[in-house]
Amino acid sequence: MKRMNRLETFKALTRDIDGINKSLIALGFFKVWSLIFGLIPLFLYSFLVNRVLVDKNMNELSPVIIGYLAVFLFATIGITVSKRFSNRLILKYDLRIKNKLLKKYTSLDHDVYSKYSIGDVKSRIESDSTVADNFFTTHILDFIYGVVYAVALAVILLCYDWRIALLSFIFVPISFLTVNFLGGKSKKAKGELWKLQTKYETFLHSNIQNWKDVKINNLEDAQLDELNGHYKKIRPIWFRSQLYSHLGITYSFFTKNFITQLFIYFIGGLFVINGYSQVGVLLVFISFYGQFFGNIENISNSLINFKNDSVNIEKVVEILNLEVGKRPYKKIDGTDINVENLKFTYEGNDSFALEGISFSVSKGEHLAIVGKSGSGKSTIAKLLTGKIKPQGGIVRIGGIDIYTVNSESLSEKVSIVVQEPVLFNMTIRENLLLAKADATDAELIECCRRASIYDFIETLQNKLDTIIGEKGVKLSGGQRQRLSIARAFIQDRDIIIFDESTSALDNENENDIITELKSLSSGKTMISIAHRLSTILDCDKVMVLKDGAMVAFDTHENLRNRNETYDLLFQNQYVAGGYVVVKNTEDIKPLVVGS
Ligand SMILES: Nc1ncnc2c1ncn2[C@@H]1O[C@H](COP(=O)(O)OP(=O)(O)OP(=O)(O)O)[C@@H](O)[C@H]1O
Repeated sequence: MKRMNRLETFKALTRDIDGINKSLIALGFFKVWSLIFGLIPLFLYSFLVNRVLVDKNMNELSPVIIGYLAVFLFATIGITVSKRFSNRLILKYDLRIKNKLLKKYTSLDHDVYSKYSIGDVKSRIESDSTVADNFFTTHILDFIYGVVYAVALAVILLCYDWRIALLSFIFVPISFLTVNFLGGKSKKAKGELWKLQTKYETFLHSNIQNWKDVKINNLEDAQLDELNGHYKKIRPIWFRSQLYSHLGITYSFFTKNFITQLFIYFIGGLFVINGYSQVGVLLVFISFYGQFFGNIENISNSLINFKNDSVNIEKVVEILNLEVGKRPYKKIDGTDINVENLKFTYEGNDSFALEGISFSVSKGEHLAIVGKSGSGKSTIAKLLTGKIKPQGGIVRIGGIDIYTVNSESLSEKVSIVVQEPVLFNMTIRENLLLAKADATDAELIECCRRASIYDFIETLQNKLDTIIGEKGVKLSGGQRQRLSIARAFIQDRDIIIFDESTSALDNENENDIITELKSLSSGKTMISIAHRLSTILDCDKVMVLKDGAMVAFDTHENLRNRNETYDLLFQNQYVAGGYVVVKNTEDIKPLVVGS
């Protein structure tokens, strides 16, 4: 991809953001103000040296002092006001870009999320807006100011003594080359450091999130060893990156304060001795040159930093440029599901997670999907809800190809209840209302009853208004599942997919909910990814998956004792799962301890 320059990047990052240009003009005005009042002291200094000191004209000392005081006053006003404007501008930009990113992220299709590893939207917006803000302040505002200031100083230097100026400009390319060289080395070290730190932070994050499991499994020492391993790898690279950055600082200090000054003293001295210049001119020149060279260094650093930062900046631009709503909204009327020759491979995997899957589920039917762990059951659920897009094949609901319509069209038709439901740190009521904003209390209570969670809610002090903590942490796994099933009942979609959504329930609760599901199923199409095979006996059809392929699709009666994979699943579960092994499925019952 072609690298974008600053202007192109600026346009891309400020597109459709109103009110930025006006603030930029106001800021530009006060920046020029500060620049002018930053230059005047140099002229006053020149006046002081040449007219007052060299010409021994003490009468002109007081105008110089008054001039200095006036400039100080105006410069302070300029700096204060431009600071206020730049803070306002940056804040305004930060809010607008966050808003734009939020709108973009919430309207993107599901498959974009996995493609761009968007993950946690909140932290993604934070880091993207930081990248954009940083570009705006350092690579636009500071850079432009630095360039304008350096050009103004270069012109003044040339006007002052063009011969010394031209000779001293030799340090400009040297500075650019050196900063470029050290910057390149530092960038490489920082790149390595970033990779190692990302791994370390991921490790730390998962450790903190799962600290209970770490403690329960007595893994503290092993985790500490791993932490030390991360440190050992990070340490040398960190030292290397620090070394280059300190070399840069030392180089800058040395050239600015020693080499360039020595050079100008020497060359200037020769000019003065030979009568081409005067001591006063030289002193003023050195003072101007110090500022000029400082700016040149800032510009070289900014060029390098822009190169380093552009990888992240372009990622943000790419996200902002992503086409939203490419697929149109279309009302899906029918409820039949028709799947033809579905193929899907996860990014980075060599083998298919699913291949050659074809099946149909008619309106009102209940399909169970069974198979060993990793056989592809959840992948089918993700494909049917449009969360991922297949590399081959087609899924039609009500005759409409679901990958040609937007996610809104699909979510009106299909709801999914998953093993680990998404619950928010809000009240039970608010979590339920996410499914249907205008649901009445009577509706909420009815659905909670059907999901066997209402008795529990009744025991809580604040009933439906109880806050359930982050990710529903104040609830048990089974309670979280029942709440999410209640949410699906409230949503009342025509197609409901249950992806191991009763796995954390005890048999009694599971049976209650299954009974509810059955009563609910009239006219609805249901797909259950079964956790316990005892729950699928009444399903109209059973799909048996093995290593991503569909090995059978029939009724339970037809599969039992006839399909090897299905039989094996049955046997394994009822022996390992604490059930008595039976000849006839009607006899399946949990093994009661002590019986
Ligand atoms: N996000 C992912 N990235 C890469 N590979 C994945 C991803 N999700 C699943 N897979 C792989 O795809 C295959 C099918 O996974 P899937 O989750 O559909 O299986 P499953 O039958 O639902 O398993 P389980 O019963 O354990 O939940 C597995 O081999 C799995 O490793």
